[in-house]
Amino acid sequence: MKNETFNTKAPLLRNALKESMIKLNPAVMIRNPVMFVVEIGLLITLILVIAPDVFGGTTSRGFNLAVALILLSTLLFANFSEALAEGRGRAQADALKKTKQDLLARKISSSGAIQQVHSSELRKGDIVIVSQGEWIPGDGEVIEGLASVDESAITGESAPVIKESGGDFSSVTGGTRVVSDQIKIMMTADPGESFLDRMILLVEGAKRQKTPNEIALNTVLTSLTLVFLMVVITIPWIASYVDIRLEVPILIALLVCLIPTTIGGLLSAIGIAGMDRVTQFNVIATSGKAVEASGDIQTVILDKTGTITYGNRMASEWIPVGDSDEQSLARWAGICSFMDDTPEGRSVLALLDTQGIALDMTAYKEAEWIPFSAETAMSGVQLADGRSIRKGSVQSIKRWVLSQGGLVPQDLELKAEKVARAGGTPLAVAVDQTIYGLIHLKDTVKPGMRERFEQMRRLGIKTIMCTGDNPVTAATIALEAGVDDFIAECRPEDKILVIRKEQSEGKLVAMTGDGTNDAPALAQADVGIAMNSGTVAAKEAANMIDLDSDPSKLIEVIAIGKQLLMTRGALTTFSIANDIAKYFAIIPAMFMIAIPELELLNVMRLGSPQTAILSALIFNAVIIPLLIPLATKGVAYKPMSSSRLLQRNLIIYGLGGVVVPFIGIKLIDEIISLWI
Ligand SMILES: Nc1ncnc2c1ncn2[C@@H]1O[C@H](COP(=O)(O)OP(=O)(O)OP(=O)(O)O)[C@@H](O)[C@H]1O
Ligand SMILES: [K+]
Ligand SMILES: [Mg+2]
Repeated sequence: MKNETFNTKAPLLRNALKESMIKLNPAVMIRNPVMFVVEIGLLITLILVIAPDVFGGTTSRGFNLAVALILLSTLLFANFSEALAEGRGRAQADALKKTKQDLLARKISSSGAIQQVHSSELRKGDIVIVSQGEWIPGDGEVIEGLASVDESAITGESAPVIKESGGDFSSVTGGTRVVSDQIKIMMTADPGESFLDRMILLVEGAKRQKTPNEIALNTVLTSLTLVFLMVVITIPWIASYVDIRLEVPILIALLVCLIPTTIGGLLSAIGIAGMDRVTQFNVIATSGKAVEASGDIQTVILDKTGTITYGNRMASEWIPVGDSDEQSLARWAGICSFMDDTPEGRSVLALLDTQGIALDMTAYKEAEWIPFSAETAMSGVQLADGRSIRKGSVQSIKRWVLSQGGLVPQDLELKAEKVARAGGTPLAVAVDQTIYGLIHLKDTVKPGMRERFEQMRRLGIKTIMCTGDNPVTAATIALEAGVDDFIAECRPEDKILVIRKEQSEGKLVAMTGDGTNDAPALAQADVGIAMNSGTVAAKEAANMIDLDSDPSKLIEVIAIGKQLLMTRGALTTFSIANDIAKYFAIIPAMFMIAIPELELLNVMRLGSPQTAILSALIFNAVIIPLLIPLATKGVAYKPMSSSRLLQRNLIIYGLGGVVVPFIGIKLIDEIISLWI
């Protein structure tokens, strides 16, 4: 979605202006109680423009009109900030829609005949065939073949990616294009429910809901507003005891200046912009809640294969054990991998191929194939003659052989450890009671991982690698990648337990993964990021999808989340600190109008009581558009501990919030005093 057309600003601004007017509708406004109070103030002031003395007041029609116009601007500015943020999301959605057209697909009917249909007619479970140059008609899973696919329409990444049946790289997305070879795909989504459809809905903000944090802050702001409302209502009542008459438009001005209009006006823009920043980073978040949660993450769980390492584990060497030799080990490894659709299984056949070893499989037609399961950490075959062949993790093969009364060769452990110490995965191969040896599966740690985990450590985040692999391989890779902790021989349900344990200590947990066996854990985590290259199940379970399939991007997502929370906090602090200055401008002015002798109250040396009130009100309005860039881009963010960040922000935005309005109000007062 790195699409340059988003930069066409003029229509975006024009639309936002129009939206700002539409959002004045009180039925819409009431969802933002702070601004709704401003709107009621506007209505009362408008009445006072028409009939200045309905409440027996003495302020001039011109002054009332000025107050009304400033209040209207305040509302429009607040609406504008929200409309602008929403507009950006919509522009992205439009760009996505362009990639979504009705396509022609070749559907394979139950009889095996190929039939041309529109992509909109395809249903979940339908099977299509897609060849070189053709578009993939919808979301699905490759069930046969291997092809390179251009996903640039979705990811913006121009290099094609390999998609193949079995394993963790089998899911394909509608609207992407096959650039070589041919694949058979089973559809996994009905029309209108595809990944792209959901993405469009999300970025359009059609489904945007307030996050729990936003709701909580909104409650605080509403309560503050009610408190100030009470205060302002009781002031004239108290004043009347000392025979001071306070004017209604001035009380309204005071109220609007005191209630948190700055944060009230910018709150939803901050949230929308946060999600937007994640999207521009090529990560799709299914909820604003997930983005916020990422800002508070304390533990990150990663799987090893495909996340920390490249995940293209390749058989690279035969290591016979006991009395067996390389020749027979290679043969049994090949036989039991013949129907193994995983990348590991295929790499075994590929190694045989490069070594020129041909297998005659005709003898094994009647065999019963046992596919790999993460649960057993084995795969294999049951031959018709009764023999049973397995390959799998050394632990599981040892257990399997022992359970049949077999023996474990003495040199197995040592040889397996040697492979593991090099960071490889040893797969043991056994036939009935005999272990023949090991297959050395090689994998490489992705570059830059160490620096990434170091950055996370500085943020106070703990990284844990959970892998199905053996403890020695796990330790080697953990050390090389620089994670804080690792858990080996992890079954899918163990990953969930790890997450639950961290959560029970009150921590928010993020997890990245790509495999079907990661799906339950992705769902359990507070932030689950699935790799776009991963399986459909993983993507369904996660609440974020990384289109670039780069797990190290988690750190940027965390940064965006932190920035979102900080921006909201900073602007809330600023908004409330502002009140002090406005209070000093308005309260003295209010009493000076009633008792002109109180001139000494004019601490800010403002032109006149009227200009003082108008200046404070104007400042209160213009600060909203002035802060839109900060609200949408987020406050400057440097990785440091949360407490130091909080301290820093209190100084900048708390102190700034007190000082800036004094200067601003004084300046505005100087300017308008020239006219009045
Ligand atoms: N095709 C296969 N046939 C037999 N055994 C396999 C096969 N693929 C992997 N294994 C073994 O099963 C173990 C567990 O696999 P699993 O996919 O659960 O975890 P993993 O891929 O090693 O780690 P991660 O959780 O980091 O992805 C592997 O470490 C390996 O020893
Ligand atoms: K205010
Ligand atoms: Mg795996």
